[in-house]
Amino acid sequence: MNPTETNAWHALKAHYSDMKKTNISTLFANDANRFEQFSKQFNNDILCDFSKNIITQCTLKKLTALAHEVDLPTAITAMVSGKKINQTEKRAVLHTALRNRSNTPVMVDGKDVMPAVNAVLAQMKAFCHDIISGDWKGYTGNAITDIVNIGIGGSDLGPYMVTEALRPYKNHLNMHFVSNVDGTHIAETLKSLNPETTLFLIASKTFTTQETMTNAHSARSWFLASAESEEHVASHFAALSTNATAVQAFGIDTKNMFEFWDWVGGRYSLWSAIGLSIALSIGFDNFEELLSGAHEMDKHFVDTPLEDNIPVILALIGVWYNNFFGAESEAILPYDQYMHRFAAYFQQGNMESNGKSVDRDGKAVDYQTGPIIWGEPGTNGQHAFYQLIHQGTKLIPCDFIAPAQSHNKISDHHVKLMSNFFAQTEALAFGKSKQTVIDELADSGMSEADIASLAEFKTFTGNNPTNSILFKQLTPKTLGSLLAMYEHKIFTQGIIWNIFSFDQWGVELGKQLANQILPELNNNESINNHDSSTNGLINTFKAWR
Ligand SMILES: O=P(O)(O)OC[C@H]1O[C@](O)(CO)[C@@H](O)[C@@H]1O
Repeated sequence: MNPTETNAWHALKAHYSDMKKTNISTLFANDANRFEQFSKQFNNDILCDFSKNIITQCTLKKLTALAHEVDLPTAITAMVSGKKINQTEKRAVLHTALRNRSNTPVMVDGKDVMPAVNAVLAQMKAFCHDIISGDWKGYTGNAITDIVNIGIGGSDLGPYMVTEALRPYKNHLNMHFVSNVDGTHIAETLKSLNPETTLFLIASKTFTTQETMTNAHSARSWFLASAESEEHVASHFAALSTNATAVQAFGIDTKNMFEFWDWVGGRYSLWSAIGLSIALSIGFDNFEELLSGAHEMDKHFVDTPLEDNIPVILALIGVWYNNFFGAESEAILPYDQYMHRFAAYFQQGNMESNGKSVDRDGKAVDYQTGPIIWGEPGTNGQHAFYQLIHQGTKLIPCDFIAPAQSHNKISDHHVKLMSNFFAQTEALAFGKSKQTVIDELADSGMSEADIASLAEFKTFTGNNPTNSILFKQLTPKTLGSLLAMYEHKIFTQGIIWNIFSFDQWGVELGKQLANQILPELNNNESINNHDSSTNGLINTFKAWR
């Protein structure tokens, strides 16, 4: 259903005409209980404060009506019950089954997937035990000290982001992540490694991705230059994949293969065998906690009425700015250094999922779909791009995310960090009037005329919307819940925008052309079969290399 043709959309359009003149300051001034009314707690662990948005209860009601009109509840049930909702690839979408700790049957093509999910988890658990305990020996009899995950996109971003976020839970194993086909990435990583004590995890759903296979082959050559015999590959290489044939062809024994399934999307795969690097880094029990946290959020998403459903509310507020206010982007701003890859992770999560311009009926959409996602950890972002958020011409809704308790209680760092967290959303919402600036400058010794002209530049209009997501501490369980919350936000928005969120055809053309161009780079002949720009660039590259 085209969302713009729903009754709710028309109502929201009319409502927007009123709300665009409304100010967050006024909304707070008129309602002493605004925080209580527009915030929700999840499991007494995560507080989501939506109050600093340009919304009223009426806005939320109308947005929720939209979610009902596009039949979001049926769509949620279809996803979690294994319906083939990824229609262009004819696949189910079941990352929720990977963390289905209640173990209820989940059927795909008439078969319960849970026994296979549990079997791979058991295999991962045993492997983690062997590697972490040192029982697993490398080819010279030494224990493994370093793990290198070779993967890209969903086979890298999630494991890397979570491994970094959960560093406080980390054991003695040194973790490395190689993704870029740029030889610098693997070369710099290998420099510090000893082949006798290094384990490579080749992480690729398809096991055909150019970047990953190129890096995997280079790692193998590097390893064999020391180990000499192919039979040693078995104790230093494992594969995380859906493609057993390609794994075997690469030379990895399938007993060192950790399987997952076509119903796991790459960008939703950290919960599967792709998460093996996470489990190795923090131990399997903590990995299970991560799954449990996500499962708790899944239950909330499935069971909670839309009006109280946290991922749904986040999604609807996102739609409100994206489609009615014309916001082009959203910033994700974690005030936690451990979460420094969180925004990058959800860049893929959001933009590969909802960066679509054709609807589920194959028609070009005539409305905006997924926003541009970006962000950096606070406070670094404050000293880089917040100027534009505060005083630029673009509306940038932001999610501020922070833990109440730091893992590193060093002097007053955390209260300083948090004072910035609270100050920024306050400043963004309420701004600073020209009169306040003038009053502040009154005793500066400047002339009245100079004060008046400087005040123009020092005024903050405010009315910049934010969500604040405060949680107790960054634990595996809480992180699992936060990740699932954002995944379900993305899903909800995809349903509203009537697009398929689980395919990614937009990444194919570049891959296809790169495969055509690659052989053209293997000689020094001038080429002229492309447009003049591409010809000119390739020929200059050939002349300069
Ligand atoms: O795990 P694979 O098959 O190597 O794919 C890696 C990534 O490539 C993509 O297919 C496209 O970039 C992503 O969706 C995926 O996460």
